[in-house]
Amino acid sequence: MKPASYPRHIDLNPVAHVQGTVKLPGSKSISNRILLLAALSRGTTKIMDLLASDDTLVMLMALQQLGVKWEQVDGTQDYIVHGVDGVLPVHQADLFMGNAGTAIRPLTAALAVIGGDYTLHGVPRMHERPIGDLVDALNDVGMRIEYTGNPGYPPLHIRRGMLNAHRMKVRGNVSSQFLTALLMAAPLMARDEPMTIEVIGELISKPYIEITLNLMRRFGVDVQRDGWQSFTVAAGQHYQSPGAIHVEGDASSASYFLAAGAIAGGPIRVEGVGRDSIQGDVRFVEALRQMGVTITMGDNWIEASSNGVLKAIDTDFNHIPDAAMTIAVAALYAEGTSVLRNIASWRVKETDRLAAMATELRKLGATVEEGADYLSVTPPQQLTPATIDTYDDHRMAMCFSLASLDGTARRGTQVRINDPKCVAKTFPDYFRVFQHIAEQTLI
Ligand SMILES: O=C(O)C1=C[C@@H](OP(=O)(O)O)[C@@H](O)[C@H](O)C1
Ligand SMILES: C=C(OP(=O)(O)O)C(=O)O
Repeated sequence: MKPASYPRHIDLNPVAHVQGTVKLPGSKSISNRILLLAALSRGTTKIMDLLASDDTLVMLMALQQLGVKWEQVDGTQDYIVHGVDGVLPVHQADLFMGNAGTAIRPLTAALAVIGGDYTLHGVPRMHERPIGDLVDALNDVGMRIEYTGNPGYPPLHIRRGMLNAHRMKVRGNVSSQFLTALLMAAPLMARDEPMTIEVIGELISKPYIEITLNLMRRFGVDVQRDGWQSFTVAAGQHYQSPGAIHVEGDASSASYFLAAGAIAGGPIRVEGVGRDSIQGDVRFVEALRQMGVTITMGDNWIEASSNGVLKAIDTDFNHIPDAAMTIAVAALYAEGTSVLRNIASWRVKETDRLAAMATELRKLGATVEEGADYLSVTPPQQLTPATIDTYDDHRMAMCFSLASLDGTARRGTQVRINDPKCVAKTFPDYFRVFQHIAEQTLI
């Protein structure tokens, strides 16, 4: 999904004011869940407004290799997926997962349970992102997954196992995607007896589990839960196509534009997420409100405008780790020191985001303290022009574009964003849209 036109770097000049309306691309988390659920279902599903991105492309291509039939409707982002009712036509495949956590984790669980001869691998960074807790949970109940590289990390080789228990345990403190993966595969393990998944220790990124449960319900599977401790899928439930299903706009992608409105005047309106959203990242607006930003919301839109100087905040961001990166850059425009807490999961994402964020914020003149699981950001009097490295991390590229905006407390600066094509992971068109709000035209 890398637009051919992406240069080696993008230079952003200081921008005095932003204003406008942005129609958001589809949610990555919802797109990849729906693709897998539609594939595993009975019946045909029409998916509307699927995200076009690297992460969704790897899921689409993997499903195709596995024999799941799908079609794109007339060059739109609508897709028709022909469900296989839990029985994959292809038993042997070598699947490229890029750097998509939302593809490799759920597919690992589903393929292990269905059984076959499958290998899953990705970009070099994918092979540094942990998957051991998920593999342990599955192998403990009779699945057969082996590491072909370093233990605990992809690549993986999946064979045919034999389910030998109806209670499984998974650790939740490294990634919530392991629990999501097991939940989505659970109906395939609960053909004759219920399957219970117990969470060991702390569970991070909890709102993503709500997305999983919500979408499973829309595909006809109910999960009984005991808080965040255990989840049970009753026996005999099958995924059933809902017919048609719409993908909401991406709430994490919304954060860049809302922060732009918060920093540089606004109003900026994003369309595609609002009060009705099932994505936890809409709670990003709570952090903006704490910073003194004016937020208004409808069922399907959110608007942000600046209300003067931003206030520094000291907040736990465990529930919104992705959108929290946007706050780290918005903190450059606050009065005083902001602290982002409980974000240790940043270390195992597209890059070590705690280290990368600290390094790049310092280039702009900020004083940054990088803790094991927190970041504190004290802005300089004036931002220093900087060349920002992006570490093949889409969110580094997107959130540092904000440093070009003029805020109330301090002016924006000249920013060079290196390797901007990494935004293709979730938002190939990001810089074009950003340019439009800077020029205050409607998208
Ligand atoms: O389930 C999901 O869709 C996601 C869960 C989060 O990961 P962790 O649970 O690893 O924090 C998030 O960072 C990621 O972008 C998407
Ligand atoms: C952590 C992210 O992605 P992934 O789904 O690959 O975990 C992200 O998009 O910020």
